[in-house]
Amino acid sequence: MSTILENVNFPEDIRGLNQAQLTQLCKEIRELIINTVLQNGGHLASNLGTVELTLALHLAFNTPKDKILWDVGHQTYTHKIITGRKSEFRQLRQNDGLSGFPKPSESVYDTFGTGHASTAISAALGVARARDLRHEDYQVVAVVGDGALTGGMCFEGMNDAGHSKNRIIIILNDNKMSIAPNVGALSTYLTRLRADSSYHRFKDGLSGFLKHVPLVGKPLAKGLETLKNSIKYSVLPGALFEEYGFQYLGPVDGHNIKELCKIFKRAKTMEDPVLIHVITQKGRGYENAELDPQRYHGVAPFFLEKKTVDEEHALSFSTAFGLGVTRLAQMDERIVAVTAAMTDGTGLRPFQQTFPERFFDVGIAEEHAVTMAAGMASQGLRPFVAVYSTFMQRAYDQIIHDVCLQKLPVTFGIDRCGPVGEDGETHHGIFDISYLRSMPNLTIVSPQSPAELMEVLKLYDRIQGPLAIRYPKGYGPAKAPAPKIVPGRWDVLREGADGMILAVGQMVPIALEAARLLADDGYAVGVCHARFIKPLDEAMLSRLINRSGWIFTLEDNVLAGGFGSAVLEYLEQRDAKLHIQCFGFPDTFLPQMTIDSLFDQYGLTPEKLKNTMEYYLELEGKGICNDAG
Ligand SMILES: Cc1ncc(C[n+]2csc(CCOP(=O)(O)OP(=O)(O)O)c2C)c(N)n1
Ligand SMILES: CC(=O)[C@@H](O)[C@H](O)COP(=O)(O)O
Ligand SMILES: [Mg+2]
Repeated sequence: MSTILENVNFPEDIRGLNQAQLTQLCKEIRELIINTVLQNGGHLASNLGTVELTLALHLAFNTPKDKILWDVGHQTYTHKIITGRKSEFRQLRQNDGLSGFPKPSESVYDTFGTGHASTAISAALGVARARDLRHEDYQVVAVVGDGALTGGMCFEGMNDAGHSKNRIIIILNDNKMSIAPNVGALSTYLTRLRADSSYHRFKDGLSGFLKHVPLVGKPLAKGLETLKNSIKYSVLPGALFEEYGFQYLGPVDGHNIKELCKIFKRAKTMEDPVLIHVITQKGRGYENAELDPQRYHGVAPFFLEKKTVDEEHALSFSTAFGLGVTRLAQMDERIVAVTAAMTDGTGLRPFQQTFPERFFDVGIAEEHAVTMAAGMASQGLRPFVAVYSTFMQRAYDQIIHDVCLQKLPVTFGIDRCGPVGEDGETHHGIFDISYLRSMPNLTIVSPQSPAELMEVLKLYDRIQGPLAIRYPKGYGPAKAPAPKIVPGRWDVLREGADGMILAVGQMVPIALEAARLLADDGYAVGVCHARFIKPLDEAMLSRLINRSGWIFTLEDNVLAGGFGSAVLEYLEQRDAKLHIQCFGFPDTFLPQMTIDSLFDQYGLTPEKLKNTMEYYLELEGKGICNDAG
């Protein structure tokens, strides 16, 4: 049976469809999204909520000449399907397949690359300014979720745009949800705007009607505008945005294509920046996701969900972090926990349930999270701030200026370190060692298992000053012998006369396996768990300098500025003549693929490491590297 979607490949294919056909098309698009995401994993609920909105955007605007910029970009599946990528959609988030986020290299319809939140308004203003400087004529539209709008950059962008009056249109996609229910004063404000919609419709209707009454109509409509200004603080919906210099339109039902097109066409005629408040339902059209949009925000491929968990992989690092901090908080009432809209992802839900008054979800505001925690620490509290490695990039200055410089006792849970898989290049946490290592006063620890993470957390009260604990996306044994952790000291886990692998965090088990394989081939290579990335265990390093054999460093970070660099800097200062080789990720953005495939592709599996290390060990055997590595 032929379907509507079969004949839709580009926006022009939907422009001639009638209402019934559009409704049917939405249904078919939802089926394709659901089937693909359950198979491949992805952001289900957000995409199901934006099907009609996306069609209306491509109906009302002349894309790709008119430019749409998506905030976060995790809600762009319909956009991809109707902009020439339908046949590749089944490879969504797969190795070499479509990205789950907008990518200009993928399509001219993707104006701007994203993955992190709250960038669309600033980027849209940049695009609009480029247009205006070149005297070109097209529309620029930023689509921003209510969650993303909690990020400070949005207000920096609105502040600039509302003042300069460059023509941009912001679509506020309000579904009351970030990943979890949205939080904060802004969210409360949006709820009030939704409730006030009847007043707004009345005002719009009356104004429109009066304009058509001969002679008296226009002056009266103008009078209504003046009245609007005088009463706006008490009743006018959208006053906040209007004060920022935007015309506020809406709220409008984001699942009614006809209404959406009407309001978009009206916005196109306006000279000022416009914000259109669109109400959508996250998870729309898939009952499970409608009932529990939080669970269906991002889903794993269904076959992974069904996989039974064995003892070896029973606990995720994030869960261990959350449980560990909750346990510590039971004994120390100074402990508070902070998240930037990632309560579940960072494992902090048990903390929030146990200590609601000591738990702070600040919205998608990593910079604020860090400085706010610094303020708490300055008054004697002991904040634990859990943020993904990739999102913490935003708070670089706040960690330096507000925490490290003042040596405040803030503990950072840097989650999702190393490759994260199918979210791809915007999300891999491969830069944190490099950006954290340069900060004075900061101690950086990388536990090798969830069980060890729980132990490492206790350092919060033993180390003077800030502490960053970095750990990966993944699982490990729930129970393991608790290692004795001495601040600043590394552990030799295996001895070996031919060389020593200095490994950090999740690379330790990989190093142990590589060493075992090397032993099978007759090489005795040891493994040292370099638990403290900063400060380095200099006592251990000076012992190693005095032995023969290779030093291999192994990390889940880029090599540039990483752990291996730190070891090289140390050795260089001591003029040590050693054979040293560093293993980690090269100077590139890693593509999207499973974590295992990424380790494999970059030669970081036990088997591949064994082969490369063997090559170096053989060089030494042949006397090729007598003086230096
Ligand atoms: C800087 C940053 N912090 C956190 C995230 C993780 N994150 C991705 S989507 C999302 C919620 C976004 O909510 P909203 O913008 O309302 O979109 P919705 O999913 O509701 O459509 C969060 C917190 C991110 N992508 N970027
Ligand atoms: C779009 C986004 O940034 C988040 O939804 C992210 O995909 C979450 O990652 P995890 O699934 O690892 O929590
Ligand atoms: Mg939302």
